[in-house]
Amino acid sequence: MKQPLGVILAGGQATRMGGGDKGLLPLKGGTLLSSVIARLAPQVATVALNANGDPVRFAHLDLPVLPDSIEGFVGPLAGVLAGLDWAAAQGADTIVTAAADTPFFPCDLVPQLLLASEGMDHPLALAATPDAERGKARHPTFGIWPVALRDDLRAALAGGLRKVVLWTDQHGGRTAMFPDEAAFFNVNTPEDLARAEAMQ
Ligand SMILES: Nc1nc2c(ncn2[C@@H]2O[C@H](COP(=O)(O)OP(=O)(O)OP(=O)(O)O)[C@@H](O)[C@H]2O)c(=O)[nH]1
Repeated sequence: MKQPLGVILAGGQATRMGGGDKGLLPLKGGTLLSSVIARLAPQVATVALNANGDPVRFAHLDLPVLPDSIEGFVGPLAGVLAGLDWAAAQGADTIVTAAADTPFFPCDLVPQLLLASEGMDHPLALAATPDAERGKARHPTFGIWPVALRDDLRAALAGGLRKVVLWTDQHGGRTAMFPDEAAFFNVNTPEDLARAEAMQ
């Protein structure tokens, strides 16, 4: 199988941060996005950014910027669909997504997702970490997604589906377990950003 393409999910409204682009916030001498790019790029064939609005604000990153093809803010599945449409145009089979607000995700994200989805006709898996109450907590913005299911996803979104795990469960999606919950620490508020600055 060909190496997955990488898609960074940077859509959304960042209401808890007071609006704007969380990815462009400063972190450890760079930005949240530069941390995410540095982690994802070595694991995939090439990287694109899913974000809405004027792409000029990301010009310095020199990445393709993919807007949602669905009107309104309908959640991360819209970004996954934008990524799959882009990957189809590149002749790719799969994408791996990572969220722009999660700067410390595992450096073995892609190999573990590939392992978890081994043998599937259409590789589909989400990252997960151990959870005391539920056994595991899935991280719906970190996954491997097959281009072959993009029209199914488009139809599901048009029909009102918004919940990522509902769609992945419907398609036999698997999970890749990662031991460290802290790796998926995501920045939603100014307090989270201060905490991320102090981490690692
Ligand atoms: N493409 C796309 N991505 C989204 C959308 N809403 C959220 N996301 C992405 O989904 C992930 C989780 O986002 P959230 O933290 O739940 O939402 P947010 O808009 O970033 O922030 P809040 O408004 O504070 O909830 C992030 O990677 C976002 O970029 C959307 O409408 N479109």
